[in-house]
Amino acid sequence: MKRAQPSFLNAIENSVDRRRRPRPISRVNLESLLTRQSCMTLSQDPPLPSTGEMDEYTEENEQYEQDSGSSDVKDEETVKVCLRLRPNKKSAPGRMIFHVKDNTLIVRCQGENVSSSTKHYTFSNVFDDKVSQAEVFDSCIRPAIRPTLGEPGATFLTYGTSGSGKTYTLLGNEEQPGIVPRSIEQIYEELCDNISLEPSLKMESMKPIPLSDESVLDELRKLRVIKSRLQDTEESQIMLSEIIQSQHQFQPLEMGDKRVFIWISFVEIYNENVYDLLNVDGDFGKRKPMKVLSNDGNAYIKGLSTLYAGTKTDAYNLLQYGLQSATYGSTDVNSNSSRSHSIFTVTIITHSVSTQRISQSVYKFCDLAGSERMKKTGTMGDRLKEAQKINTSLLVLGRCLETVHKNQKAKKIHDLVPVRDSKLTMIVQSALLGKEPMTMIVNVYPLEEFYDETVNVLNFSSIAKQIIITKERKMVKAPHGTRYSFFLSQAITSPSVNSDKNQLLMEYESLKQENERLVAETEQKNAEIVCLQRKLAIQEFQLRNELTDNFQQHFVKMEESCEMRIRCAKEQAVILYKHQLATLEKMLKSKDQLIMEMEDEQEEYEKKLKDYEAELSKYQRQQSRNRRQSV
Ligand SMILES: Nc1ncnc2c1ncn2[C@@H]1O[C@H](COP(=O)(O)OP(=O)(O)OP(=O)(O)O)[C@@H](O)[C@H]1O
Repeated sequence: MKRAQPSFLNAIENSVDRRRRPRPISRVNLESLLTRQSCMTLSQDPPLPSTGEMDEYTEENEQYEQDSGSSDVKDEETVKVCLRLRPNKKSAPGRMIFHVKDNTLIVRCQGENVSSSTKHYTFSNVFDDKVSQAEVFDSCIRPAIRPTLGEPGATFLTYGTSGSGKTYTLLGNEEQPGIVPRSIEQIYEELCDNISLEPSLKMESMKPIPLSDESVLDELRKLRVIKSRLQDTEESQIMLSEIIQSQHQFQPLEMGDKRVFIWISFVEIYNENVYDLLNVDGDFGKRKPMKVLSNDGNAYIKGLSTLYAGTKTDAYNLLQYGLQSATYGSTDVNSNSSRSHSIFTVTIITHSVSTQRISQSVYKFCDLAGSERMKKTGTMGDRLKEAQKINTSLLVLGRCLETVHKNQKAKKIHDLVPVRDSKLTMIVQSALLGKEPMTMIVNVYPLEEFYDETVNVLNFSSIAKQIIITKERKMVKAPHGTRYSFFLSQAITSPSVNSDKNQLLMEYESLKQENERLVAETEQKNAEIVCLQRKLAIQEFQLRNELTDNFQQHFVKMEESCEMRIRCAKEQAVILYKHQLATLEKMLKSKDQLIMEMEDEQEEYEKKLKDYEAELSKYQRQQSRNRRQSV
């Protein structure tokens, strides 16, 4: 029979069907698995009570077969998978009982009408609900942050259902800071005096670039903008620092002449779109999806804002600004933290002044979206799309881990790890391809109502836990130049594994059916879309015709109205001219009259003048006659 690949999305409760219930088997703990270069999840059934009722769990009931193993893989880096239980305030135990013993989580469950079963999940570390944030950091994160050793960096992921404590583990709160603020403290306290305050060296598209004076000023300007957009956070940052430093002893490292440059970026992946959370120059709160590119197995995001954090305060400010942008963005695209993945990246560039050697270590902190199944998140519209995208990226992450595990079992590069199938796996590909260590903290909220999800999460993490990534020196070069890890482990085949596989086969079938249903639904929706598109095209054509008619009618009316207005204006002008002409004619007539009257008067005066002249000459003649007579 063809064996199914393990699936983590659709677990079926194994107590439902006796045939699928795991068979009793001796348990192997994590240490032994690691030393035998393999690891597995074991299922175990306790002897069934004849009544079908479940016994109370007691440690004495358990029979462990400790495997001594050899220590021939001590120098190997592994994918670390740690489990953390969230405190459960609800006292009723329900049908699930969780018990932690060393590095194993023992889950005992009972159904109403079925017999009980017990499963054992081994991890690198198992933290019960009483573990402190400091303990989680010290055992899972602190040893992996070693920038001075020229290591490539590390990827840290928190995985689990919504509300299981992923963000709490990663960020924590003001009294209980999480692994990100603790890592910031560690980095800045250990590298302290060697950190350059001037952002003069940057990585761009995976290459070191010395920055010009203008670029340095621009980087400092961006930090000032970010600071101005944050509320006064200095006091709370100081308190956070004090809390962390009271719980850990960080010593400055001997760095010689090395100068250190620390750059930070922060992205969110929502609906398979990558958004920049530190974009200072764009509109605050408005986001554009970005492209993820790959260069020799290392991913980089085109145009991503990577800002300089020369001090601890800058790093805290950038973290806070990114979280603030995510909150603004969430109202913009209707996302929230549970439905998106976020990745906070700290890049440490080390420049040795004497040797001129430059190395970089990249630390990625990933808060993954809640791993709920679609049935629970609802299957309508945006929510369906969202759930599909979240599940796609987590499914691809699971597939990548499965492929790595398969290659590991086959002791050769059998299949390519499908890191390019989702944005999340593209971004964390260097960890998935074995170039750097990966630590996954699996968060579980041990509540009755999350039973199915919790089983899925545990199945998923069991796949991750079966992987051992060898150190760089054991890498082999693939023909096309991409580097892959050569995995040396060999899985232990046991009846319980077969039993698990049968169960997983059923889960796979059920997932397949769900997939088929969704494909059919998608096809139907596509047909509806085509039909709607046709209707839309017809409506558009009718609308265009109506619009053309309307425009024509409008133009005709406008022409008529213009003509009318011109006619009126003409008539008014004619009337005006007529009136003016008549007035002028009248004035002309009266002038003619006046001239005639004046001519008459002139004639009269001329006549009178002639008369006077005649009289004058008569008078003059009389006078001369008189003068002669007197003489
Ligand atoms: N170990 C813990 N100790 C105390 N409180 C915890 C612990 N883990 C989680 N919580 C609390 O549980 C609540 C939910 O946790 P958190 O927001 O971290 O869940 P989450 O998995 O990130 O959820 P989501 O996927 O919705 O973002 C928070 O109020 C947090 O303080």
